[in-house]
Amino acid sequence: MSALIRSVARNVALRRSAASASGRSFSSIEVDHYTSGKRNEGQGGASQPGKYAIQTFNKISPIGLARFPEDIYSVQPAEGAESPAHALLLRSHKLQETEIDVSVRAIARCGAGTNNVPVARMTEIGIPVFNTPGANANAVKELILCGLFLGSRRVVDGINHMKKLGQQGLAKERVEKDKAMFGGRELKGKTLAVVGLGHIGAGAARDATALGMNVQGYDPGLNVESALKLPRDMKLADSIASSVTNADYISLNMPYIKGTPEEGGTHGIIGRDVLAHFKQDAVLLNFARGELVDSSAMKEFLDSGNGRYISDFPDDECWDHPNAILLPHLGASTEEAEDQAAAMAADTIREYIERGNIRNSVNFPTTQLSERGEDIIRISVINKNIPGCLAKITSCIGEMDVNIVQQINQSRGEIAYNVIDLDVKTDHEGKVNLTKLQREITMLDGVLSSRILSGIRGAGYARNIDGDYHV
Ligand SMILES: NC(=O)C1=CN([C@@H]2O[C@H](COP(=O)(O)OP(=O)(O)OC[C@H]3O[C@@H](n4cnc5c(N)ncnc54)[C@H](O)[C@@H]3O)[C@@H](O)[C@H]2O)C=CC1
Ligand SMILES: O=C(O)C(=O)COP(=O)(O)O
Repeated sequence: MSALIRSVARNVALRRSAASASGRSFSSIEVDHYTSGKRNEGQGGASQPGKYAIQTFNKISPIGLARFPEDIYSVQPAEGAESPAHALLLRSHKLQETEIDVSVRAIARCGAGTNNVPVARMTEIGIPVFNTPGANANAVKELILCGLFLGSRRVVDGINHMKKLGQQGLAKERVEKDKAMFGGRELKGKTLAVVGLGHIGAGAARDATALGMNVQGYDPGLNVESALKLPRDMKLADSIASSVTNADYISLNMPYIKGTPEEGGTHGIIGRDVLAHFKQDAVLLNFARGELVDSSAMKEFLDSGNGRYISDFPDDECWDHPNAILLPHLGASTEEAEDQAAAMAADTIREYIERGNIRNSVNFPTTQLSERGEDIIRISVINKNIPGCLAKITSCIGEMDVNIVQQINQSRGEIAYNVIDLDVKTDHEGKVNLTKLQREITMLDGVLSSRILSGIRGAGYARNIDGDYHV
C-alpha cells in the first residue's frame, strides 16, 4: 500500500463534534467520521476536522476564493500544504496524478480547457473534473479581435521600428518616409473563418460581423446555445478544409484533445493538408492551444507567402518568424475573467462537496438534487457504469431496513453517480451503523467511492482502490 493511500483510524472524539461542525444534530446516528489522507494523522494544519480543505495551483482570484466561507473551508496553495486536500482548484497548471491525494473528491479548472488535467484517469478512479464554461470567453474574444487588427496592420513591426528610430534620434526625420514599409489592409469586407463555434468562437463570429466582415465557420458539435448567438447570414461548412478555403482570417477556437484527428483528437489539426487550403496571405489566429497547429507545416506556410500566425502560445519553429506574433498565454488574463472563472469554479465545488450536485463537469453526469430535509442522511456512490451495481447498492441499504426517501442514478460514459437520501431517524431512532453500511457499499464490485454528506466536513469519504478500502 502506498504512503499516499494509508487509512487513518476513526476518531471517536471527532464523531462527537460532528453535530456542531455540520450545524445539525446527528448525535445518535453513527456517521462515518474517518479522516482521509496521509498527512491528516496529526490533525494539524489547515485541514482541521470540521473544515473542507481546498488546495490551489496557480494564482486564483481572491474574489473567487472568497466564495469559500472561512468557517467551513480552509484554502491554501498546494505547494507546501501540510494537510490533505478535499478539492483542488487550478488554472493552467499541468496536474500530475501524484499531486492528487487519496482524499481528493473533486477538481475544478478555473477556465475552459481541461487538457492540463488527467481527465481520463480521473474518470477511471471516479473523481469529477469541473470547468467554467464561458467564464473567460469574453476576454479571449477581445484578444482575438486584437489579433485581427494586429494581423491586418503592421502595428507590432511599426512600434519596434519607431523604438529603433527613437534610439538613433531619427524618428521625426524618417517617420513619414518609412511608414510605407508598414502598410496594411482593412478588415471590412474580408472573410473570417471560425473553427470551433462555442463560447469564444460564437462571440468572435458575431463581433467580426459587426466589423463588416463576412463570417463562415465549422463546428461538428455546435450546440443550440451557441447556434443562437451566431450571425444570421453566417455560412456553416462541413469540414475544416472547406471552412478555411477563401478565408482571409482563420480563428481556432476548439479544445485540444490528445491524439491526431484520425485518432479522434485535435493534435496538429492545422497541418499541411488544411494549410494547403489557406489563401497564401491568410492570417491564422490561435488563441486555443499551441498543440493544435503543426509547427513545421506552419513555418513552411509562413515561408512560402505573406500569411501570418498570431497566437498566445509558444511555438518552437515560428517564434522568431517575421510574420508571426506570439504572445504569452494572455487570452484569459483579465481581472474580470479571472474573477468570474474562479467564482464559478468555487461555486461548482461547493455544490458538489456540500450537496452532491454536479454541474459543469467534463466527465460526470449533470445531477441536480432536491434539498435534503432535517434528519436525512445523503450518501453518494460513484461506480463503474456496469450492469447490476445499482441493485447491489440498494440491496445493501435494504438489508439495513432503512427508508430511502430519494434516489437518483445518473450515468455518463464509463461512470455512474448515485445519490441516496436515507431517512435514518424515522425508522431506526438514529441507530443505523453508517460506518458499516459505507464500507459494504464501497467494497461492492464496480464501486469506486462513496461519500456520506453528513457529519464532520471533510470526513465520510471512502474509496475502493483495487479492492482495498481507504478512508
Ligand atoms: N487563450 C486562452 O487563454 C484561452 C483558451 N481557451 C481555449 O479555447 C477553447 C475553446 O473555448 P470555449 O469556446 O470556451 O469552449 P467551448 O466548449 O464553449 O467551445 C468549443 C467548441 O469547439 C467545438 N469543437 C470540438 N472539436 C472540434 C473540431 N474538431 N473542429 C471544430 N470545432 C470543434 C465544440 O463542439 C465546441 O462548440 C478551449 O478548449 C481552450 O483550449 C479557452 C479559454 C482561454
Ligand atoms: O481557460 C482556458 O482554457 C485557458 O487557456 C486560460 O488559461 P489560464 O487560466 O489563463 O491559465
